[in-house]
Amino acid sequence: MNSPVISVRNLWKVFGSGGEKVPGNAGLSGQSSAELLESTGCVTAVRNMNFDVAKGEVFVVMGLSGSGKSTLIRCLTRLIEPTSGQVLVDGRDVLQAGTSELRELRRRKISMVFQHFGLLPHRTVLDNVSYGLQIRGTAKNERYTKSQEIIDLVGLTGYEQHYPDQLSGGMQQRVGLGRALAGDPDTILFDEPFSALDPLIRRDMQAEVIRLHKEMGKTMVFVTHDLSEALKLGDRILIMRDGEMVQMGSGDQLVGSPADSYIADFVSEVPRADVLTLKWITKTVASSTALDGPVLAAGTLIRDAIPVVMSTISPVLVSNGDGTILGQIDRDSILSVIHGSGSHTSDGRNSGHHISGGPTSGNNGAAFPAAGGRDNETVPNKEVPGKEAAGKEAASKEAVV
Ligand SMILES: Nc1ncnc2c1ncn2[C@@H]1O[C@H](COP(=O)(O)OP(=O)(O)OP(=O)(O)O)[C@@H](O)[C@H]1O
Repeated sequence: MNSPVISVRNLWKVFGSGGEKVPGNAGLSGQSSAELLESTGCVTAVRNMNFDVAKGEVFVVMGLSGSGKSTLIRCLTRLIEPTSGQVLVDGRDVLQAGTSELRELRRRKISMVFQHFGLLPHRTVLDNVSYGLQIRGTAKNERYTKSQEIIDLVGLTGYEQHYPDQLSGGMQQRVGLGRALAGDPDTILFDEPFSALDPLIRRDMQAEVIRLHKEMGKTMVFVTHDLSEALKLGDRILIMRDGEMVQMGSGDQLVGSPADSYIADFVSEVPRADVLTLKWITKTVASSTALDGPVLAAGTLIRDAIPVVMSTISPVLVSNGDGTILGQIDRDSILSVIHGSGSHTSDGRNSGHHISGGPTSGNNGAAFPAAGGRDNETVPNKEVPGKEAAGKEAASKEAVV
């Protein structure tokens, strides 16, 4: 992994009176969230979270409503004050930062795009985009020149003098994106930015984020409850449940090797041939296999290999980047993915979702011991109830930075 720009260590957010006593008290922190709610009235929104976000990565946090995603992402810049732990940004602990350091962090290093856009209604598109530069003290000419570039970049050329209520939802979110980009931050946090948009606009905006990421290479932390959005955007995905990390890994790791039945159910609708690559189904080359047949790269999506495999009766060889033959696949290996046969989650349930012999199981002569060197961390699950808990504190979710 590239050097981390954000490192989260032992992070807790416990809402409610006396919540600060929970992390450091073994008797309390050992309780499940349900028990804690019952015994103290506190809501454990983020529980002992640990992860790194690499420079240039798109890191997705996903989970069902109430799992703690928004709280977690807001703790990163202390829009919500964490209860305990560390959030290191470029090695500096945000929890130790004073007011001015925090202000600088939010203005220059980390911007946020909100679900409800967070635009200033009485300002034009140009003034909304340039707002961050204005409060930073950038001269008018310079901030308008810079903002115009950003407006062009996010596809709003010609709308500079429009007001937010004259724009569609998708366009308003482009303004939100423009505003986040204008200050040229290292990292952008997205809190369910597209969930209020209709599906077609949403797809456009996802493509826009992918394009901007390619062009600008910003680090992005993206919250969503939509698995297909997570798979589309995320280099890695952290799945939360009831404040805890259940699994963290690349999309293919979650789909090919779900940590438990919860994740398996989560990913059960994903067309696996669209997500998994050949490395998940590669087997050792049989002595009877002809070595002059077709060869496909291990990183090929199974979906894309189907026409080649179906066009020949002999096995197809699989090679790595330098041309070394790693193994073979055949029609049966493809069919096993499509039909979801032979499979166990790591909690032992036969789910039909784990690819037998895939990178983490290595139990059927598969040629790959590990998937692409990426993290795939899991933590044990606990049964805890949902979010029908204590009323929310007054913390505004749309705090304007
Ligand atoms: N200010 C607050 N005071 C008390 N409890 C809160 C507060 N904010 C959030 N919670 C609780 O913390 C838990 C996590 O909420 P959070 O909003 O972070 O979840 P989420 O995964 O972002 O959900 P959604 O997708 O619905 O926004 C929930 O049980 C929620 O009720």
